[in-house]
Amino acid sequence: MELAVSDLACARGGVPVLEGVNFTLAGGEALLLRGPNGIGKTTLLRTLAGLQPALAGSVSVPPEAMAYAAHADGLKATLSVAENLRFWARIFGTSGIDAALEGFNLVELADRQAHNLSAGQKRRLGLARLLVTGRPIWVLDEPTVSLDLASVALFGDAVRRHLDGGGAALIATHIDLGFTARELDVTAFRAAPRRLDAFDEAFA
Ligand SMILES: Nc1ncnc2c1ncn2[C@@H]1O[C@H](COP(=O)(O)OP(=O)(O)OP(=O)(O)O)[C@@H](O)[C@H]1O
Repeated sequence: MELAVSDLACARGGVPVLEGVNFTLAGGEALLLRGPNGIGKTTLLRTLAGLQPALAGSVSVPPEAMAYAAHADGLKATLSVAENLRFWARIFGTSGIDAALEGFNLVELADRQAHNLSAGQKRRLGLARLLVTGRPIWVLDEPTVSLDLASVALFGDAVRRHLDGGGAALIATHIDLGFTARELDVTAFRAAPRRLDAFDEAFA
């Protein structure tokens, strides 16, 4: 499955941030989104994941083919680690959480309630959720925040396995993830400054 993004424009808070975004992402490939703070990486990922409408352009793959993981880990605080994963597996119609527990070093934490996890452990659980979605395209926003070096390596391994299985990953990150991948600096797509709901004197 190839993700093709064509002439996409997206806005945040009524202000266009990126326009004319073009790229493709094939199965087996990762693409790292680069660019300075505030340029619009999160906005682009949210738009691709279907959390907000695009201003213009097209995306060849529906949001249902994507698993989105953002700053908030989306965890159920009172459920245990294993219960969280089983919950998401049911939501996504998959079964089996062992690979997710093992892949993110969560086996010993399986019975701990999510609200008792450390920040890095919560992030590991949020990322382990990707493995139970069964979705081919991972859309990840700063996935390594709060992770120690060992956990960043676990994450890199999980991405590599996903790519080896024919999946794809689009990752906004400021750090070196320990694997080589194509990079796209979205600064090239910065939108011209204007507001969408600009005051129109003709109707005043
Ligand atoms: N609710 C909002 N209303 C107005 N502007 C917003 C809103 N949310 C975000 N923005 C602005 O939209 C722009 C794009 O933000 P976005 O979070 O997409 O950037 P980013 O590239 O992901 O940044 P970072 O690297 O810091 O995570 C920023 O200038 C930000 O201040």
